[in-house]
Amino acid sequence: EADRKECTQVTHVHEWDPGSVIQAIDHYCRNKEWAMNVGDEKGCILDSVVSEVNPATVLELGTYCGYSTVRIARLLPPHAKLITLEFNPAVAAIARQVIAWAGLEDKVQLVEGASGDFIPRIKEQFGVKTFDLVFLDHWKEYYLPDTKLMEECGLLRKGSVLLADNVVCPGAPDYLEYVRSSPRYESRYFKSHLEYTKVEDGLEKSVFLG
Ligand SMILES: Cc1cc(C(=O)N2CCN(C)CC2)sc1-c1cc(O)c2nc[nH]c(=O)c2c1
Ligand SMILES: [Mg+2]
Repeated sequence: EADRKECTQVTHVHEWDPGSVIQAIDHYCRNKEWAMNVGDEKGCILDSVVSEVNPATVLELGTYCGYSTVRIARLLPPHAKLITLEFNPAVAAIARQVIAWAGLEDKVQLVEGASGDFIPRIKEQFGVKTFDLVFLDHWKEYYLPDTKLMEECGLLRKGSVLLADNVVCPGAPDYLEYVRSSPRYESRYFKSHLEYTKVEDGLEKSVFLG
């Protein structure tokens, strides 16, 4: 509960103010129309993991409207880079505006495409060796195949952190089974609720052991 309190700010939407962008989206989705942003409650957990990892390189799978992109990018150190991948061009266009309004374009590279096609190209196309943090929030069916693909492409190093949204609702049972049983991961579940609801959901944090 304490986390939630310290995480909530009361501001209006100002340009260059990521906090007000986050606040505005949460207010709208809680009071007007539900949408599948990670939300304020799970967002606080995301914030604490980002702050703990203090990543120089971040991969986000599933941008949607850019809510979690802004949450992550606002906490990154000066020269850190966040690459975010979105399959749906319509929402990608919205995310670009949200990211720009928050004044975070310099830290964010939004790419449109399918994760299966994109992941094998990251090294040569973006000059990234490995990711310090990966936020999986695209589609539950792809969590496991994309994780195996990132391993195969050498995008994870000893200590890389995977953080997966929706492991309970909608649920990613095959992914959970894999990261919780594999000797190559140290996995932990952060119990929370589906964004803007009382339904249980949570984030799974899995550290790659190399
Ligand atoms: C679309 C959807 C519907 C859900 C649900 O149970 N609902 C009942 C309760 N009512 C209120 C909302 C709707 S949960 C969910 C969802 C939530 C995420 O965070 C997602 N993240 C990434 N990619 C997804 O496809 C994704 C889907
Ligand atoms: Mg989600």
